[in-house]
Amino acid sequence: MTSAAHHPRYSARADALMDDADVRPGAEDVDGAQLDRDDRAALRRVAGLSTETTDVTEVEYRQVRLERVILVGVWTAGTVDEAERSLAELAALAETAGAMVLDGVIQRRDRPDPATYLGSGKARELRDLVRAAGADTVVCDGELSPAQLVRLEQVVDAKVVDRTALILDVFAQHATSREGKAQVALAQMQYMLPRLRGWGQSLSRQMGGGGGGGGMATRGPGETKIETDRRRIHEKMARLRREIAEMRTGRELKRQERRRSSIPSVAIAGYTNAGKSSLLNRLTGAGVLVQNALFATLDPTVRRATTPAGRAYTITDTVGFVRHLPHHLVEAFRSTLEEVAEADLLLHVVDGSHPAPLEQLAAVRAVIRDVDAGDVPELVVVNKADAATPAALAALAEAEPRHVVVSARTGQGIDTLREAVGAALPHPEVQVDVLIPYTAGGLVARIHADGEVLAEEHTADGTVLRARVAADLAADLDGYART
Ligand SMILES: Nc1nc2c(ncn2[C@@H]2O[C@H](COP(=O)(O)OP(=O)(O)OP(=O)(O)O)[C@@H](O)[C@H]2O)c(=O)[nH]1
Ligand SMILES: [Mg+2]
Repeated sequence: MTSAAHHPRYSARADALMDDADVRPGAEDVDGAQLDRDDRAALRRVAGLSTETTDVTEVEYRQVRLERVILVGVWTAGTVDEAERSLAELAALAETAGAMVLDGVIQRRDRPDPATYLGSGKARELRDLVRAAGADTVVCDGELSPAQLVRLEQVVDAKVVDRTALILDVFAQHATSREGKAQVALAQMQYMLPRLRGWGQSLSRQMGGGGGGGGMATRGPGETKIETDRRRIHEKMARLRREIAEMRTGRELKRQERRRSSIPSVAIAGYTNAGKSSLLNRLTGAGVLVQNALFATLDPTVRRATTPAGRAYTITDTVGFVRHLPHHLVEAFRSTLEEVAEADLLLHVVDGSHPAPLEQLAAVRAVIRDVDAGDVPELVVVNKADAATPAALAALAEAEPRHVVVSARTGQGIDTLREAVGAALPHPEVQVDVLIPYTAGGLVARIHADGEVLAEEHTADGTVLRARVAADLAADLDGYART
């Protein structure tokens, strides 16, 4: 059933995410991003569930504070290239979480072993590898059942975390807003609940016979303690859900305000590290943190921008997506992702220099459908054109006929993108033909900002305008109609 394990190697200062530009200090500094990043690095140590943590959550939580790690994947389908890319992405995630990746192994298998994820022989090989490398944590490229985690930990005699826990950890480190933090904390608790050490009969029975090892898994607190912890976590989750619901109402109000003023909205979505924030900065000059790291952005940033014709719209940067985004996270971030569902236009940014951009497009679309944003018109923005090969760009052009090629770094294609956004925004519903006296110049400015000017002429009596505007502005213009 099993064949030889593949050992793609990752250097200690893993290069999964590095490109030369980012090695230069300050190369990616945009509008004070550096400061932002320093701030965040400083925050990192205290982030997490530090407020009111119970002992158990604390113990669980420290497990994903990764240090020297070895990555393991079970490769069930697809090509070896895909399997290795998946592990390379896991390496990038681990580094983003602050870990040092020592090695990575893949096992070919029909499906993960129900007991130990890897086959038992390979699991023992993994233990030797862990010892030889001096690793303290193993990261599995999948979501493991609570029992699998415990069993594999016993065999390899090191901490074992799965991809889901790792992504949750990265999110926890990156969330800065109150809402983002609450969303991540909720997802973490949901994940942790069935994984509290020593929980339930089945696990204690499993661990009872073994005796040896003496790892963390066997040091589970007593049943009563676990029960108390569980109840406390449930209470905390209920409180978080209430808080998130309240914050959502606040955002809903703001959104309604924007809708009333009928300013069209554009949402930027895309795979993590595709260059979404860089693009937002290019389009608006907003100083959003840009970083060669996964999930640099977790909180939606709303900015104002204008089309080349002068029409105003709002543009929102969103959390990046990744393959197999933990379901708990999608749920927790649903309210954030609703920004995408409510948008008039979706700019789907994809990294043209990535080895598998089509896979990324598909992964993002899966999440977009999951949050009911599948109906929003989509414009594919192929970014990093400066770093992409002509062949890769040609392949993307063929797969995605409706696309714009840009480089947020060099500015290439940005004007074309601005035009394309202008053309793709919904047209306001009412066409007006008005003569506005110069004394009411404010109305002219409003038509320019909120509507679409089709023709404009300055006459002795005032400004003659033919334009498309939203209903509320049309009502204000009632008295100026030309007959
Ligand atoms: N070569 C090149 N690199 C780019 C370009 N745009 C962005 N990058 C780099 O790609 C990395 C990620 O950029 P971000 O804008 O933070 O990406 P993001 O999609 O917002 O990422 P998350 O918020 O982490 O999901 C950074 O190192 C950028 O400097 C580009 O056009 N060309
Ligand atoms: Mg970002």
